[in-house]
Amino acid sequence: MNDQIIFEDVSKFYGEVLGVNRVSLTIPPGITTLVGPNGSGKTTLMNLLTGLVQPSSGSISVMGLSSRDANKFFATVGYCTQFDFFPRGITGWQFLLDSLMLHGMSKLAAIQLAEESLQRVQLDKTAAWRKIDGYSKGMRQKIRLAQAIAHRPRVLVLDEPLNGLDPMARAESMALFEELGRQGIHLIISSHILDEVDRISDRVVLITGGYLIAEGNIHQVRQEVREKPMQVLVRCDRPEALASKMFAMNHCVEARLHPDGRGIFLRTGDVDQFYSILNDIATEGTVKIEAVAPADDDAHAIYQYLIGSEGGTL
Ligand SMILES: Nc1ncnc2c1ncn2[C@@H]1O[C@H](COP(=O)(O)OP(=O)(O)OP(=O)(O)O)[C@@H](O)[C@H]1O
Repeated sequence: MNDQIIFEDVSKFYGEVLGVNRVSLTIPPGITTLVGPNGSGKTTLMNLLTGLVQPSSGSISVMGLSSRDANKFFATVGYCTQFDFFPRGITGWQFLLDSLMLHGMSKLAAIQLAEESLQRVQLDKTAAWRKIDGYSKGMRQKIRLAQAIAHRPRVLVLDEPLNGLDPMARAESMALFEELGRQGIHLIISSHILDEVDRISDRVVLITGGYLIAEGNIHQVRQEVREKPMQVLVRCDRPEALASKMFAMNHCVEARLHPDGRGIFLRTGDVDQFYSILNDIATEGTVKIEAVAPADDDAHAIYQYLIGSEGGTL
């Protein structure tokens, strides 16, 4: 069975306004995070993927289905949009049952699936029986997530699911995403919380101004920008001495002392040469080197490299 999501040369224009332009992308199962500043086209990509909007040109195939095949799409995809809106006065339980019955389930099947999804998002049943109007932000997120996964979709799309959650609710959500990713579904998340992105994602898709600028495993993406200066943290006993040696050999373009004084961040344009010289210095023994690690092998740094800015609200 086809288990890929494939965008082929997809563009979406809203009248004159560009949503996304000429995106070609293949998404295998696992967790994929869309990263980009406000207005970069993440929601447009998600709306295209879930069949909510149709491409102006190009084609999209989700597990072998065309986005024009609305009924099958509806069954295959779960979508949690960024809109925190519920019918007034509805309970969490009723919200789940109604949406399952919209999928054509019998009441009995809907009850079973609703119970299962409540367990998966760890929302207890007494809370589900209460009106959503009285829920906390975290509980509202949970019930929306429960609704999106209740019909057991193979593709789950979550627009900014961590937005506004307190640290506890965020950690719980992340654990759930990891669990869903392990179960082999396609989980596509957009997030501004970049320090968390690389921890849970199998791959990232970087998008700006409607253009896809890089995609892949976060380390592969880092590789793509390898020619750009890279920052390395060297833990050692004499950071200043190390920096002056590195500058003297022309393999360092910037140095910044670690706040605790027991290490230095060095930026280099030639990582291989840099490591080779560092080895020589370690062997010499004039500086005692304790640890060396890339200091910016994360999405935020990569993003800055790629688009040369902080990227709006990132
Ligand atoms: N329905 C619409 N009508 C007109 N323009 C739209 C519409 N939806 C999105 N756009 C425009 O398309 C571009 C991409 O927007 P999109 O919402 O996809 O970005 P985003 O990355 O999800 O942003 P955000 O993080 O703010 O939600 C923006 O210029 C936006 O103004």
